[in-house]
Amino acid sequence: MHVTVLGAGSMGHGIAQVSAMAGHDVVLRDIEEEFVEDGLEGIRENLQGGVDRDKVTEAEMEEALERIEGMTDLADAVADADLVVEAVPEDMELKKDVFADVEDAADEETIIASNTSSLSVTEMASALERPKRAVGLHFFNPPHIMDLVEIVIAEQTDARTEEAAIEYVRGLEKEDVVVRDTAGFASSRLGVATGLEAIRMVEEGVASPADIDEAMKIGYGYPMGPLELTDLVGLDVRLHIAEHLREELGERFKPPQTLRRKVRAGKLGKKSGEGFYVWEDGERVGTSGDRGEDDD
Ligand SMILES: NC(=O)c1ccc[n+]([C@@H]2O[C@H](COP(=O)([O-])OP(=O)(O)OC[C@H]3O[C@@H](n4cnc5c(N)ncnc54)[C@H](O)[C@@H]3O)[C@@H](O)[C@H]2O)c1
Repeated sequence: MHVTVLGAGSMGHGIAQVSAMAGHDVVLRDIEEEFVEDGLEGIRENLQGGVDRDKVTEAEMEEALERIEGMTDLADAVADADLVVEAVPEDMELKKDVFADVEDAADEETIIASNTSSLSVTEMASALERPKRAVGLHFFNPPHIMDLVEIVIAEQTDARTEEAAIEYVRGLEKEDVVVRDTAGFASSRLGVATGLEAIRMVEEGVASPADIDEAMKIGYGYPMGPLELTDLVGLDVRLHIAEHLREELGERFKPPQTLRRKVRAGKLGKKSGEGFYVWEDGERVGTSGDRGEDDD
């Protein structure tokens, strides 16, 4: 199959990599040559890491790299595509423009997928003349490590598109869950709900962040506690998603004041060095010293 990935950033280059490793011919497209090169370099590094850990052979790495072509021209990039996966920034107007531009340049049978983590695929599909070929393919970060892909079925998605999406995901040796196009799909909705409640518990002084996280890891078998995960995802990203879920699903997703306050203070989690924990050189070295406040 010919797979075209639009956007060579954090997610796009990973989706291109797993597609090439599954034997597809891949085009990776970004708006500037420099971004395409960075994406291709990211793939090389990931695969070399796999070779170093004996997960990937040298031959598999070389073959996968040969199957990936980078480019900046959209029409060329999608001309032969059976499947296009967009991984451009999380902005509805941009994604609708990208969907419409792909439709203008691609075959009428080409499936057009979005890797959005929170936006409505139904709304994106409304930008198409033939919206039945639209679907969400929500990969997790980083795509070459994370096994789950949520297949998001828009109002307009037809059975052929759904089946093709399932076949593609299984061909990548990933696990698929099929979800209706609703805010937060399955994963973000529950993950954010747990994260917000954990923040409220810190505010109420129920326990320290470390103890709340340990309780969920040891008591409930979570691989990572909800507060540590919030630090990894980024407090700004979590706040943005919570605001979207509050708008769509109601007050139960109201962001706690502590989350807003930390974001205003630039305490964004691991990437800024402090969130609910303190981070140094990518390692957790302590707990953030500031106190929670009551919700407004
Ligand atoms: N980062 C994550 O953890 C994560 C996880 C799951 C899903 N997502 C979703 O994946 C999508 C991409 O996120 P990301 O973190 O990879 O973003 P990113 O900012 O790392 O990469 C986006 C890339 O898209 C490029 N781009 C912008 N306009 C473009 C266009 N018209 N055509 C082609 N490329 C274009 C940018 O130059 C950039 O390289 C978003 O919808 C996001 O919500 C992100």
